[in-house]
Amino acid sequence: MILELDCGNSFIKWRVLRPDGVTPVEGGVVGSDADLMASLSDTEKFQLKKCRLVSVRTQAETDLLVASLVEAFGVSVVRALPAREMAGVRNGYEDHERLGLDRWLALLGGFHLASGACLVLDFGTAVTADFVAADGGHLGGFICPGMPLMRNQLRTHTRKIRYDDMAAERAHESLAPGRATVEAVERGCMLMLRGFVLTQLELARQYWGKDFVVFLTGGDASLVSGVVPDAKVVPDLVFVGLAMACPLS
Ligand SMILES: Nc1ncnc2c1ncn2[C@@H]1O[C@H](COP(=O)(O)OP(=O)(O)OP(=O)(O)O)[C@@H](O)[C@H]1O
Ligand SMILES: CC(C)(CO)[C@@H](O)C(=O)NCCC(=O)O
Ligand SMILES: [K+]
Repeated sequence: MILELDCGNSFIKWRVLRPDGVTPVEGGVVGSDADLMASLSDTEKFQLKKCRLVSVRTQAETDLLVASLVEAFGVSVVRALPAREMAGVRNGYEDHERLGLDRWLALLGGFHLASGACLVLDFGTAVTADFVAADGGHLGGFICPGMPLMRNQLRTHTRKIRYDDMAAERAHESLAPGRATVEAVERGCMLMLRGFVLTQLELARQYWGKDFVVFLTGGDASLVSGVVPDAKVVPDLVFVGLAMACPLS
C-alpha cells in the first residue's frame, strides 16, 4: 500500500491508500514523528511499499523522518519539491522555492478540481490564502496566524488571559460580544478569521467577478465554512496536489 504524509508545523496528517493509489484505507492526525511511527506500526496490516510526502519542516527534520520510515518499513519515499510550473499552474512567487510546499500542492489541487480560477484558504497553524487565475497564473497570497497562534499569543503575552480548552469550546456556541475573558478572546479570534475570509472573497471578486471556486482546507476549516456557504470544504486538498506532484510509477 501507499503512505501519504503532509508534515505541517504542528501536526502530521497521514493516510494509507490501496496500491491503486486512489482508495484511502485509513488515516489520521498525529503530533510527532514518534506518534506517526506508532500509528503505522501495524506493518502487517498496511504492507507499505511506497510513500509520498510533503513537508514544511526543515530539511534536517524531514530527512530524519524519511530515514525512520525507510528503516522501519523499507518504503521508497518520494518528496514533493518546489517547481516553477506544474499541471498548468505557474508559481507566482519571485523565488518559487520560497512558496510553502503545502500551499503549492493545495493550489495545484484546487486549480485541478476547479478547472478554472480559484481561491484556496488553508486553516492550520498558519492561515494562508492563494489566488490562481483561470489561465493557471498564481497571483500570490497571504499568510496570517491561525487560531491556535492567535489564541496562544494572547495567553502568552498577557497576565490575565487564562482559560482551559473546555471553556474555549463552550465559548464558540455563540458570537455575541463576550461577557467573560474566554468568550471575548475566542469569539474575537473567530471574528478575525471570518473577517480575513470575507476580505479574501472580496479581493477574488474584484479579480474574477463570480467566476471562481473557493476551497477551504486545514484542520480549522470548519470554523469559517459558515461564512462561505458556496465554498468547497476539501480537507485532503494537499493530498490531491501531492498525488499530482508525486506520481508513483
Ligand atoms: N484530529 C485533529 N488533531 C489535531 N488538530 C485538529 C484535528 N482536527 C482538527 N484540528 C485542528 O486543526 C488545526 C491544525 O491544523 P492543520 O492540521 O491543518 O495544520 P498544522 O499541521 O497544525 O499546521 P500547518 O499545516 O499550517 O503547518 C488545529 O488548530 C486544530 O484545532
Ligand atoms: C505558511 C506555512 C507555515 C503554512 O503551513 C507554510 O506554507 C510555510 O512555511 N511557507 C513558507 C513561507 C511562504 O510560503 O512564503
Ligand atoms: K497546512
